[in-house]
This record gives sequence, C-alpha cells and structure tokens, in this order.
Amino acid sequence: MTVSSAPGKVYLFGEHAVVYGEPAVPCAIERRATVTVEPRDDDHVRVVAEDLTLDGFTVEYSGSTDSGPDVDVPRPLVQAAMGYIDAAVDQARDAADAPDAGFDITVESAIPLGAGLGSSAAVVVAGIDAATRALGVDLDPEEIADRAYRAEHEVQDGQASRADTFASAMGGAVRVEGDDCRAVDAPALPFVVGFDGGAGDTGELVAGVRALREKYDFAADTVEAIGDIVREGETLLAEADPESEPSEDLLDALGELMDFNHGLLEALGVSSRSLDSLVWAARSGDAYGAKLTGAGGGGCIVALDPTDETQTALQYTPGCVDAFRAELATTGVRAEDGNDTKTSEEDA
Ligand SMILES: Nc1ncnc2c1ncn2[C@@H]1O[C@H](COP(=O)(O)OP(=O)(O)OP(=O)(O)O)[C@@H](O)[C@H]1O
Ligand SMILES: C[C@@](O)(CCO)CC(=O)[O-]
Ligand SMILES: [Mg+2]
Repeated sequence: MTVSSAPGKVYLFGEHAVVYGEPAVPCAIERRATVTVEPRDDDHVRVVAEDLTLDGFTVEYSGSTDSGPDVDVPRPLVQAAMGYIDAAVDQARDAADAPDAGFDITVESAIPLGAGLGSSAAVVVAGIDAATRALGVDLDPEEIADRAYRAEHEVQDGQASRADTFASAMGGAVRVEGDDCRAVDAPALPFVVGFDGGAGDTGELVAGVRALREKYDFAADTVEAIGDIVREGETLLAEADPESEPSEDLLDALGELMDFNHGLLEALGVSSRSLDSLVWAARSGDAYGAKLTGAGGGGCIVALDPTDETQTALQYTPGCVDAFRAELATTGVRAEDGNDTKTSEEDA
C-alpha cells in the first residue's frame, strides 16, 4: 500500500492571467489531500472519495477509464467528480508503462472542493505519486508536477496553467510563467483564508475570461495589467530577506498589490457578491490586503494579516462559513507510508 499527500495553495497574485502566459505566484498551504493506493490483481479501478459532494460514493469499473464507471448517478456529475482521479490513474499507468494496472484508491482531503485552494491539483499530484510508487516507479516532484499539469489540462479542456500543480508538487512559494516554473525565496507570509461555503466551476470561469479577452482589447489589457502586478510583487519579494519575518513595509506594499489584483479579477467577472463581501470584511478587519484566490465564482479569499483581527472579522461576517490561518507548506508532495526514496535520498 502506498500513501501520498500533497498541499493545496493560495494565489498571492496572478490567477487567470497565468493561463495566457502572464506570471503568477501561488503558495502551497498546509491543507493537504491524501491518496491511498493498493494495486489490484485485475485491471479494475475502485475509488472511495468520501469528501465529494455526491455524499460519498463507491464505484468499480474495468479496462480503459474512457468507458466510465457504471453507476446510477447522472453522467456529468460523475465525470465532474471522477475526472481528475481518472486522469491521475492514466498518468500513473503511462509513467509505469502499465496500461492495465488496477488500483483500489481512497481519497481524503482537508481542502474544500472547487473553492480556489487547489483541491484538484492536490488530489492529482498525490494520486500520481501514490499510484506510480504502487507500481514501483519513483518520479521526482518536477515530473509529478508535469504529469499532474497534463492531467488538469485534459480535464479542464485545454484550459489550465502549470501553476496549481507545480505549487502542490513542489511546496513553498513558486513562480510560474508559461512552461517556466521555479521556486521563489519568500518570507513566511501571514495568510488568512475566508471561505464562503461556495464553489466555482474552474472551466466555466476560465472560458468567461477568455471570451472577454477576445471581445475587448481593454479586457486583454486587464489580463496584462495583472501580469504587471505580479512583476511588481515579485520584485518586492526578491528584495526581502526570506529568513526574517516580513516587514510592515513589505506587507503594506504586497497588500496594496493584492487589493489591485482583486479589483482587476472583479472586472474580469470572476468575483461574486459573497467573495467581495469577504474581501471587504478582511480589509475592515485590518488586513494589509485581500483578494479572491483561484478560479473565483465562490469559495475562498486570501488576506495578509499577522494578527488575529482579520480572522475574527471574517468569523463575524454573514456568509463566511470558515476562516483560518494558512501556513505556507514548505514540503510539496510527500510519501506518508515511509516508502519514499525522494525523502530518504535527502536524508542520506
Ligand atoms: N477530496 C476529493 N476527492 C475526490 N475528488 C476531489 C477531491 N477534491 C477535489 N476533487 C476533484 O477536484 C474537483 C474540483 O476542482 P476545481 O479545479 O474545480 O476546484 P479547486 O481545484 O478546488 O479550485 P481552484 O482550481 O480554483 O484552485 C472536484 O470536482 C473533484 O473532481
Ligand atoms: C484560474 C486558474 O488560473 C487557477 C485556478 O486555481 C486556472 C489555471 O491556472 O489553470
Ligand atoms: Mg483546480
């Protein structure tokens, strides 16, 4: 049996624009998805995913995952629920050159679904790691990131960046611009997350931005302006000492850029009334800045505040179902079963 976990993420800056080649800075956070894989003697795949909104279900199917499972649930719902796991299974079979490998898979996750914290990327990254290790293949985190990107790209109809999957596989703060993905040395930022209990459809929201960008030059300019915000923000991060607490000046400047970034995302139509209300609650709670994170439509906002004030303000805001501090996850994908050669090599 192999068990792997991978973290979710918040975007300090740059979601959506990253799909069109602008840079983005997502940061992995200590909320993880854990995938347990047991190889089977046949070619069946059996998935237990208790956190899915279908109230938890169990399916069993054989052969190619293309044919889909035979269960009594509307097909689009199952596809939405199963697409990422299916794609992770396909990637693992391909990496191990074992097209007929079968698995029993259990998914457990502390990352709310569709809420902008990268639940899909974490499940795919942890799933590929656990399933390839179950087949005796040990991929390095960069290769898992690449395969997880291909999985998200496929499920999201060709509309995905490498940002979520790279952050989840590598951990820490990262910078992604097209195919160029790298770690960023950043001080530990005091992230506070507010959750409105909702979710957005990543594919639909990305398609909406794409349509606006094609219709209006000023929408294309807005996407580029988000890229300018990211470039400004990464200059600030590069000047900061990654070993020290972030200074008040740095938090002030980053917060201003986050507020601006949220405004541009709002203009591109991916915010919502409840996300805006959480953003404003965080700002009046004394956050240095606040913005939606991830695809938007509903879900989470991220704010910067080293004190408890923003979290408290969010907790008292109608429509906020959860508010918590999100620590930077310094480790990306990792084995939870003691069988990881990646970690043992580092230890040696
Ligand atoms: N615990 C889980 N078990 C099984 N599948 C999951 C789980 N968590 C997420 N998924 C898969 O990921 C999908 C949600 O991914 P989606 O990209 O829409 O949102 P997200 O990744 O949470 O947010 P964002 O991409 O905006 O950061 C779910 O529909 C499901 O297919
Ligand atoms: C909206 C988006 O930029 C982030 C979703 O977390 C989509 C992507 O990068 O694939
Ligand atoms: Mg996602």
